[in-house]
Amino acid sequence: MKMLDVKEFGKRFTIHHLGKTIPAIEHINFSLDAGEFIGIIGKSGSGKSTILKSIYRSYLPDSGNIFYNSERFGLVDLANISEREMLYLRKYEIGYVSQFLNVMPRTTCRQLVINALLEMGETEEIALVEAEKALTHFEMDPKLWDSYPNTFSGGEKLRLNIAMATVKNPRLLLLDEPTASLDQQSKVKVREMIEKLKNRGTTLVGIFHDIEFMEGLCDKVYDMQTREMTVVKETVGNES
Ligand SMILES: Nc1ncnc2c1ncn2[C@@H]1O[C@H](COP(=O)(O)OP(=O)(O)OP(=O)(O)O)[C@@H](O)[C@H]1O
Repeated sequence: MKMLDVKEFGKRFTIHHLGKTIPAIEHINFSLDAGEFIGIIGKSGSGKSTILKSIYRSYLPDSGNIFYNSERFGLVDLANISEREMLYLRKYEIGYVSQFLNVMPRTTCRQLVINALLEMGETEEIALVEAEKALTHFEMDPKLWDSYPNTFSGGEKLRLNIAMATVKNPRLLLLDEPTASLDQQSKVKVREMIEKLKNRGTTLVGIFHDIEFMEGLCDKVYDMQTREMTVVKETVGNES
């Protein structure tokens, strides 16, 4: 059975001050099996983030369906699922990583990662150890562990986001430009993390600015321009 099946998905935005509704995207169709990694490519403004945000239900889809094969609820349509069920899925099954950090204020970096684990029902002891492991893995300077992340640089915020999402070992992970503001060394860490998650059987949907970064990682590529999905055997995007 498919893990994720996006069918005739579309999203419009109402621009209130202009009194206009504009279609951001329509007729999006792609699917992936459990454990697969799909990369979404397309030019700026083509709607890549809108798809990810709609899967995570930060945006409410306007048309079509987003079927997800949930461990807890079985097959659900993320376009129509209840708010309570969606909150459960965000807590236990679906992770989302972007460049932007949206977290509880006045909570330290370390505590945010610990909280992500406590939410999943881990004990305090395990949460503390796992949080430190994750922060170390993503090379977060220990001097920052007990600071509030509002003053962190873009790359530090991103690494914290990745640590918070991956410690939960989600079944489906959505990656919205997870390497955008990172240096080469940190990008390699993200790549290692993706490989590790793939080996654990995590299903991934990712947007990457840097298409070379996806080489050998993605199983499929969905092109926003052609609306076609390509099964990638070994390498991606050498033509550019
Ligand atoms: N909340 C919103 N309100 C109004 N318009 C929006 C909103 N979010 C996205 N859009 C519009 O929808 C279109 C798609 O945006 P989206 O961010 O999904 O594109 P993208 O392909 O991810 O772009 P980029 O590669 O530049 O991040 C754009 O025209 C954008 O202006």
